[in-house]
Amino acid sequence: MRIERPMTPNLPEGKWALFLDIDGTLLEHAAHPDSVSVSNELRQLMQTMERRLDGAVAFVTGRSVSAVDRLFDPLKMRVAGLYGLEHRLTSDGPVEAADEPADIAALADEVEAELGKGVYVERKGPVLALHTRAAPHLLARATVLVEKALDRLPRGYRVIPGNAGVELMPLEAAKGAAIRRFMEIPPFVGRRPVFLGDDTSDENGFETVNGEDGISIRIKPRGPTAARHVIADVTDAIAWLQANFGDPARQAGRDAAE
Ligand SMILES: O=P(O)(O)OC[C@H]1O[C@H](O[C@H]2O[C@H](CO)[C@@H](O)[C@H](O)[C@H]2O)[C@H](O)[C@@H](O)[C@@H]1O
Repeated sequence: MRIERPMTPNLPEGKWALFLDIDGTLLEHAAHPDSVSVSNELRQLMQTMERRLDGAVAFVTGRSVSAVDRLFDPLKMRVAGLYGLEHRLTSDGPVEAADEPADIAALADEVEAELGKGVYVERKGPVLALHTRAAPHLLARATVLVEKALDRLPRGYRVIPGNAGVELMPLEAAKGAAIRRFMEIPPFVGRRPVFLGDDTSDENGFETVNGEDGISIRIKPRGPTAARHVIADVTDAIAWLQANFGDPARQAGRDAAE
């Protein structure tokens, strides 16, 4: 389906707050969640953007904060992890985390036994991700299994399609709420939010940002989206960030070389 969206604009100078999804936005998807790696160039860009935006930069991701720290090591950023069930509101502050309901661990064991080794069951405390990239034919079965489990979980849960998989998460896990949480506190408060994401779970973040008169950008959209702008792929997303929030001297060098 062809999607008509305006080209993502270059942003005027102003007080922006930047929220970034990770997988599929800053990093190309890989065969396994642990096979991705972060380049020094991306680490450097994150540091530059944090400096230029006076700290108003946060990851808003389905990964846990500890997984994000491992990826970006030694960098520590502000993060909403597990779709906002975890927060680190300052780069060197504590991580506020949600509890894991006991049933989720039992469910993970059952699903793993039922689906076999082709499906990677990522246990993220209160969130369960079933990765079917290596066995796409098992996606429908995996989805049915977690949907059937909804009734027996102790509090409200829902199922959201992932990229080559499916995730089961508490109702309160939502990227929009995670963004609002940051927007209430310095250095984010009073700024205009920009959010880049690529997935179904990012749609809720786009809606929140649209409501705040912000800039919502979906990377590589594959269907309808609430995002008001689109970017073709990860390479273009990084280039756009570089052009708008990166080191102006490096950008001038790039422009001269083209
Ligand atoms: O919110 P995000 O930062 O986009 O994180 C979403 C999920 O990303 C990871 O899974 C996805 O990326 C993997 C690496 O490319 C890929 O192998 C997998 O198929 C994708 O679904 C991560 O493992 C999940 O925990 C995140 O929720």
